[in-house]
Amino acid sequence: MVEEQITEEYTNHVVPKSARKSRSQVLGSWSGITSAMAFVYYGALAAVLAGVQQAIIGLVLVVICYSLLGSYSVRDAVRWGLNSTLLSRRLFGHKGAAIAPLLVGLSLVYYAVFEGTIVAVALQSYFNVWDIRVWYAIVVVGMLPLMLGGMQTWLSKLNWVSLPIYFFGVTAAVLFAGMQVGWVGDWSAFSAAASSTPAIPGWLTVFVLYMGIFVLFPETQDAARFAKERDLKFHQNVTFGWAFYGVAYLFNGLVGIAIVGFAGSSDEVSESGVVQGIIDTLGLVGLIVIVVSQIRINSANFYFASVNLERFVGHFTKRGISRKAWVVLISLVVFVLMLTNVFSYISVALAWQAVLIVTLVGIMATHSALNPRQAPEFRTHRLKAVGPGFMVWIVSSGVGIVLLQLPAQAPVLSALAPMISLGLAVLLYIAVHLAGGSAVKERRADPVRDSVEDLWNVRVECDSCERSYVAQEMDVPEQGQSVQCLACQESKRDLEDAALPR
Ligand SMILES: O=c1cc[nH]c(=O)[nH]1
Repeated sequence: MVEEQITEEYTNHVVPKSARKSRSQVLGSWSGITSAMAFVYYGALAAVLAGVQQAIIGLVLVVICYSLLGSYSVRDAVRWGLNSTLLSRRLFGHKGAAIAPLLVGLSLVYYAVFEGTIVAVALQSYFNVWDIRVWYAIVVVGMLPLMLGGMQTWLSKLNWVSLPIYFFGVTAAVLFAGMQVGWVGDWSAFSAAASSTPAIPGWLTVFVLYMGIFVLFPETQDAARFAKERDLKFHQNVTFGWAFYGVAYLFNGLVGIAIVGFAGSSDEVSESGVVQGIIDTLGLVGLIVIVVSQIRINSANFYFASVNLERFVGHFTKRGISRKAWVVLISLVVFVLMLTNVFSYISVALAWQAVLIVTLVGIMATHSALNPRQAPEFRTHRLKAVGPGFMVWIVSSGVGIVLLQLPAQAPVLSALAPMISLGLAVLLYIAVHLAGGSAVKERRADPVRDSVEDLWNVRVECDSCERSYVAQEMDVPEQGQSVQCLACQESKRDLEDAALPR
């Protein structure tokens, strides 16, 4: 069982305390996220939208806000060994919670396409041969073997080895650009924003832009469930806290602004412009920096997309495919999506992601704040299929999506759509909670928990799949005598079914 979970990553189970990882392993695995080229690009984009000064103010506020939310996300995941889907069950119900892995999975497939496209653009621009579609295929096939590893086996090693290449590489790109072009730079790409009068203040535009990356909070939980409780403070401050966001958002954002400013050539910032800037200044070294950075971020994107999509499908069918098979399937989808020119709809994709995911995170954070000491219920038979949180998510995201479609009629409301959705989700969830709404069914006898003293160290065999898991996740279905693990509770796999050859 342990061996199977080394590749399956406890996707549909509680992570036992014996499987928790050291500080450096969790930090190493997660640190790959810092090298998303998307963050370098957002920095430049923020300055284009709001001017350099407002962009920096916005970035600092984003780092503060994300560090606080990151700290809450870590706490619940570490304490209970639960991923984002299992943590959201007490709000959305055991079927309604399927929206969490669906949104996270799709969002990360989008980012995998974005980051993969960046590598293809870099390779084409350096070698100056072949159609971009050939480079897309090379990138997808070439990266595939590196995308198969999980948090327990591979990500940490890969990221610790590649960290200096990413960090010193992008720093060198800025220094060389400054030396080549002159330290004064050419900031014309950002001047239009400074002289325009937008619907909302610049720093707020930047803040809303970064709400498109709220997916990092459920991702945080998917990674933090492997951490040890005694390392909680470290992970809240460093791995998933201010140190992480300081590098991921502020450092990368400033790098993006500086590369465009020192490049001094274009008056329009494009997604590939930042890549071009790095290749122009560092040549082959620049290409290596981009390829290594993108392997780091995409191994994270593929990992989190695969565990989430596997979990999503697990809500509806008894027999899913393995996590590694998901990685191969995602690679195919990524290749097809690359052909659609992902850069052409980036602002729409980000705005939709923002509205759909901030509401999810807002509801989860509100519940946690209202019930800081409550042990989360995640066992299938103790939850309604759909909980009130799901309805709150539908209404608050629906309002945001409608507002996004009305930029001409209601420019201010439309520009603030993710923020309005978030506020609505929080208020509606508080109202539902005060009215007594809950996804948890009425309490009934709890034979496993009542008979086992140490829920984390005692393993109980599942009568359906005949594997043993920590007592914490085991339960007896309403009218049954048999004990089931979490995965079998969800798939309703019964004893007869378990007897089928596997
Ligand atoms: O998880 C993330 C977030 C932003 N960009 C990525 O590539 N991945």
